[in-house]
Amino acid sequence: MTELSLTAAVERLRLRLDQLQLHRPAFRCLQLSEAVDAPPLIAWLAAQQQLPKVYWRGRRDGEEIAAIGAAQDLYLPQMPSTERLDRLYGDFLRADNHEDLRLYGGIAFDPKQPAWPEFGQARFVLPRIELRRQQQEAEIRLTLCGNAEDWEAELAQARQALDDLDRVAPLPPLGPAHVLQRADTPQWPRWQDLVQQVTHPSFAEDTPKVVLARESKLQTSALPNPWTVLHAWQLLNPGSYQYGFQFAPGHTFISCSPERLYHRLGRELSTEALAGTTTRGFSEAEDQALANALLNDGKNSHENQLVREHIEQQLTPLSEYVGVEESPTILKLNHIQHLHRGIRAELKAGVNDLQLLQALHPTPAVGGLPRDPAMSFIRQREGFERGWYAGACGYLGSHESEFSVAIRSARFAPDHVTLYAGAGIVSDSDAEAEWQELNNKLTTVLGILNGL
Ligand SMILES: C=C(O[C@@H]1C=C(C(=O)O)C=C[C@H]1O)C(=O)O
Ligand SMILES: [Mg+2]
Repeated sequence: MTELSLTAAVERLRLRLDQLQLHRPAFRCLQLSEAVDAPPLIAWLAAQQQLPKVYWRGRRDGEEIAAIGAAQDLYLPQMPSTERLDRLYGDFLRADNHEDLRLYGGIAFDPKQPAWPEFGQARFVLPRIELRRQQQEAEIRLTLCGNAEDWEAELAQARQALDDLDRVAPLPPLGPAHVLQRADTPQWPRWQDLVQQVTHPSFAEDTPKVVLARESKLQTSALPNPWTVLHAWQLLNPGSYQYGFQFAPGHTFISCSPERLYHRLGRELSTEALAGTTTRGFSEAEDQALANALLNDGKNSHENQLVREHIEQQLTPLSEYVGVEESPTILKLNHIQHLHRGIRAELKAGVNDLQLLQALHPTPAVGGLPRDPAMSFIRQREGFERGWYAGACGYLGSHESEFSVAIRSARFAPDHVTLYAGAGIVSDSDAEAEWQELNNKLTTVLGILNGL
């Protein structure tokens, strides 16, 4: 395919819609695509008026996606029964669907906590218009989806979505968005108390890990544009996943997360245990010394080991084979470094993403171990609603799917921004060191919001 300018590609899609008017296709979903010389995707997305908006970028210069509108919007304000989920999942990813169709979205941390209204317990969209870039190659995709009787309406809506596209413009500048006020939940005294409860020998004996988190609600002098913040964040942590979802005006969730929940290509699964944290050094020598200390630290190794064991256990019944890196390595971010262990599996035939999500989410990197008592401790004591923080965000496709754990994330509401940070509490955790770990995890995004 020769590359067209975005305007020319959109014109071509219009002509192809006219042709479709004459030949009604037999299938339920249909995708038209054109190779395109795409503009910077985040800037393009920020300039659009149509909702929902989705941005996704894989780790280490992975695929980049910006998408708007919805050919399907699967919004689950409450988590349905497993049977209903099975049915929904089957309907959306039926074998007769195009292999390249993707549902982008996320699921909340805990289906038993009240959902964030705009995001629900889970929300996935099949975008109306999607720009996908892989290295230098980009495409625009237009999706139509519905039953035979919806065909005319679907064509009209697809045309309208093309007509409503806005021109790309530079990202709005960050501006002097200084943080004026900050309210933390829990606050330091309560944190001390919670860490003490989790590390108490009689509790830790049955529940060796609980990941406790804090929300920080910020009032800023001017509300920054979430896409500008995400862009600044991605420049500082290019090795992390970068994504954002906006389903309603004024409500956006963004994340720059180092953590993969899983990537699946056919039956090949790749996941990881990411847990255990230290800061970066000011010099190379100090940085290396901190990394070595992290690799040799008992508490941090324990945090990572518990995640690794759990993932291995959960994957075993679903897999022909599971392989784990025996020794952790260091994953370096802008302000912190983590312990990381890669995990691979070959899935048994017929294992689907719904089973994988149920098996893996939430991992003890963000929940705890065992899962149920750790989750109910968090639900009852932490004191705020996690919503999509520590949830799973990504895309579902029939051949390929990928999810990231939604940490290092921020929720933008019409008049404030909320940041989240958590730390794995194990028996030998120290409340003050873990509190400091929370602050370290916020350094990068707070710097951006303070215009540093
Ligand atoms: C829970 C978070 O991070 C998790 C906790 C870590 C830890 O305690 O060492 C490290 C990475 C993540 O698995 C977070 O950033 O909010
Ligand atoms: Mg930790």
